[in-house]
Amino acid sequence: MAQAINNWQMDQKADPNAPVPKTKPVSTIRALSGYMKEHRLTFAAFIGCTLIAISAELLQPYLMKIAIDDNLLVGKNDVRGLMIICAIYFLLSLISMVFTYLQNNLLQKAGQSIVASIRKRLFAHISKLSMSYFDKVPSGSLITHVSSDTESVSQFFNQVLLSVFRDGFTLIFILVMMFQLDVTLTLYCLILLPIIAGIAIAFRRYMRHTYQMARTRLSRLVAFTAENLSGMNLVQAFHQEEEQERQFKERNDSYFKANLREIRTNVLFNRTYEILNNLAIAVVTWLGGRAVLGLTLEFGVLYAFITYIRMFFQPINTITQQWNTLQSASVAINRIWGLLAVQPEVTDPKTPVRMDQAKVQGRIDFNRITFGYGDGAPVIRDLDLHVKPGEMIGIVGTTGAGKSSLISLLCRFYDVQEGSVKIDGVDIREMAQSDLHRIVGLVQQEPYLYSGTVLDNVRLFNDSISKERVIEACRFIGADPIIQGMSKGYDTRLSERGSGLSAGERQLISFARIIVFQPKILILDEATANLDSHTEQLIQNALLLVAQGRTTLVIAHRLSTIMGADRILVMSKGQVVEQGTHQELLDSHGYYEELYLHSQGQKQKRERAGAGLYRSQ
Ligand SMILES: Nc1ncnc2c1ncn2[C@@H]1O[C@H](COP(=O)(O)OP(=O)(O)OP(=O)(O)O)[C@@H](O)[C@H]1O
Repeated sequence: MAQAINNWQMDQKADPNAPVPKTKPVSTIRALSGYMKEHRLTFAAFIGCTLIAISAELLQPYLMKIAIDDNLLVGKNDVRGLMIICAIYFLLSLISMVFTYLQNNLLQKAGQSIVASIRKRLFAHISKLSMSYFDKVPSGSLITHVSSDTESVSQFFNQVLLSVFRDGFTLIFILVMMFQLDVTLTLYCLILLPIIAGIAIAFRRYMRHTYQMARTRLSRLVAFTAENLSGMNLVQAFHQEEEQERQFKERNDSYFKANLREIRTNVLFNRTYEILNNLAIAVVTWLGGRAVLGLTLEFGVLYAFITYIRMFFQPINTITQQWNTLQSASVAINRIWGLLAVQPEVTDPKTPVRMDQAKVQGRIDFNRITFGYGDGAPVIRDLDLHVKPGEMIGIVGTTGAGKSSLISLLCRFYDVQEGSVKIDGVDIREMAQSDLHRIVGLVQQEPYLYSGTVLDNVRLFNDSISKERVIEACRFIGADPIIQGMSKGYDTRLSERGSGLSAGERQLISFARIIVFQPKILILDEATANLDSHTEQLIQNALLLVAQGRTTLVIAHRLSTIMGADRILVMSKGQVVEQGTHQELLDSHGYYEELYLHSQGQKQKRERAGAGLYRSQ
């Protein structure tokens, strides 16, 4: 139920053309290739800039070799030639800097816009999933998908792709230059390659394990934090702070340990690498130095060679370091694509029956419906209920009787397992959900308010609805004086979920939404919170006004709300056990009468206690 208004809004906001994945991706590149194709020109420009930047940078040691061997050591005293070499050296630095800047910018532009599209697609997809999915998956883990998982994809572009191209080209370029300078020395250096590869592979395997462990523990921590924040009022009300802190500490410690292990492995890997690099330099200096002393190698060549060797190890190191990030991106992408592959259980038919909101009468038929959550036992059994257009129905019953489930079925948050739910004779499974949610309006027990102004909350950020219309709606239901009394009237910003407003005020704002959006059927899950008698009366009046000309179903927690209803249903164990008007039900001396007498007792108690206006935390 809590998602209803959100869904209502999503129907109006989500992008219906967002692409839907057809197959599960097997690799990061394959998963992203469709997106990357859209930016192929930018990627081509990125590769071009990378090649220019690297060439400029790697020509510098060769230039030094020319300066040493062809100028300094041959005693030419060619000052002009030396100046030209130095100028070219500086120019190469400038070229390298400019193209490195361009290369980074181009990659970021393409990468970030891909990540933004994935985020948008993910959000649109999640908002279309059925309630049965949200029953199973905690919201914290969905937040992780949208935030940290897409961030990992972003790192794939920032780090992995950048490194693969930049460092990959650098390696190839250096090898070419080294072979060009001295084949024997290069071959000696290459002997080290299998050792480097062996060490890198061993570390990779280990790092993959430590990385996944850290990610899983981080997800648990984020999910726990998100759930705690959304339920903070409960945590405080039940003095669960210490217990929650203990659980948080446990998760935090376990993430800390996994993180530490990952960092230690990384450091060990880097240091081992450095030693190998120094070993290679020592070998080259020893072999090359002897050749220089024996006059079989020019000093400039040895200088350039040592410089290239230094440069050679760095990109290998960087590329292998990207393994971590690639792993993270790959895990994240698989999770994102896994989520994108989840199909909503409740779907629109291929050719929906179009419903003209203005022409809908509001007749509702629950035709012998049976429904249970997941594989569980039915919570509604063979229920047959027919509601006339414009009728006002009150629904009461014990807790867990199936009242909210019945309403969820009318909103098509779930599909019935047997029977059918029809509006004006059309099975709601044959309608587009967007049409259905325009016909059926819902005021929840805990009305959901967005961070935004009162105005935004009434018109659900739909700017085509004028402020005047919103004010008119609020005046109609009697909420206008309350809103005018707020610091900035209709432009007062409401904090998250409307905290700071009373339950009654939040309900009034939801009523105003109904007047603005004009659904033909109204469902009201009445607030259970204690309202003072003035607010209760205000809500009562507003309800009668909102219900005018609409078929209205009210799940009542206070019988006073529905005493005037055309029909009252008493539900128990998924079935309607009594129905009739207030008086008829009292006269039949059944369960309703018991409820009524009980509520009268409660009312008197409340009046004696003089309960104040309930304010949410
Ligand atoms: N999302 C869900 N997943 C599984 N079972 C559920 C779910 N929602 C409700 N139920 C179960 O279905 C039964 C009917 O619940 P429902 O919320 O419809 O009752 P209700 O009459 O509205 O109760 P209340 O007055 O306490 O809100 C209960 O046994 C409840 O535990």
